[in-house]
Amino acid sequence: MSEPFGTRLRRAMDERGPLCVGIDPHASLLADWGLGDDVAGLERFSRTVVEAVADRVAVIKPQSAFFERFGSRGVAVLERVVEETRAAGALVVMDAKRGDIGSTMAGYAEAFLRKDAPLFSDALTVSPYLGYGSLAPAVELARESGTGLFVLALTSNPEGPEVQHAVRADGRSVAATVLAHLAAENTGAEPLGSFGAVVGATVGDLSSYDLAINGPLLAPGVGAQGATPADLPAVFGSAVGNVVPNVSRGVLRHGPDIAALRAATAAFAGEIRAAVAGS
Ligand SMILES: O=C(O)c1cc(=O)[nH]c(=O)n1[C@@H]1O[C@H](COP(=O)(O)O)[C@@H](O)[C@H]1O
Repeated sequence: MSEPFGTRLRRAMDERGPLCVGIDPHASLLADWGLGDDVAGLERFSRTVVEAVADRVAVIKPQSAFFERFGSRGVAVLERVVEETRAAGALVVMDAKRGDIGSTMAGYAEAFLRKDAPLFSDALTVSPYLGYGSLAPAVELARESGTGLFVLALTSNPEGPEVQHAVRADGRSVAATVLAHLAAENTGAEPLGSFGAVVGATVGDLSSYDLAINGPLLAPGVGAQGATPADLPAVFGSAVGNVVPNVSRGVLRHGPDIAALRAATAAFAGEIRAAVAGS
């Protein structure tokens, strides 16, 4: 059986630090880089980011939306990004935020978590808002293939709370329920479970939530959305050691110069290391 994602992630975080760099080829960034808003521009952009940082960060998170926008040729670029990233030693978290009824979810799981799939990734972002149980086929395949999931719990966008903070009949919020399911998935896993939560670095006070899920916490929102590495200890408290902070535009805006992309990545990585160490 393959080594579980959580084990591989913990090792990568220990060796390279916890930073995740997101590859989000927005049309505006392609223009800023002097590239066309076309497949050639997409390919140049994303492969430049891989060349600049995939040999030094623990995780790369390609945002599938910006590749899918170009149809099958964009998806072909995404396949190469996945392959080159893994070859450079970083783990790939595919940000496709899939979620559907269980029988269809099985198809999405096959697309990203089955070993011989063209988009086989180390982990996939998924939405539990068709009911956590609808994700069961993805959980099952992830266990088999040594991959992981990042399940949306408390997202960084301002619209999230209307769903995620909703309180159920038993008095527990929807997001707390998602976190409890993840803690159950990760029971007994060492050194870290493979079933993570997405918890935005922008969400503010989390003291009423139990983040001790024995799994990773993917934290987007650092950089362009306003959170800083220094905010992480206050937001995540004693769970900060399991946080994988994602920075996309905060790094990408420094391209296309490879040295500048590396310098921005190193600056975020250093600030994150200092914030986590000082907490
Ligand atoms: O799952 C995610 O990664 C995600 C969840 C969330 O709550 N908020 C959020 O911003 N994201 C993603 O994280 C990235 C953030 O990008 P920047 O704001 O440019 O750093 C984008 O790819 C978003 O789709």
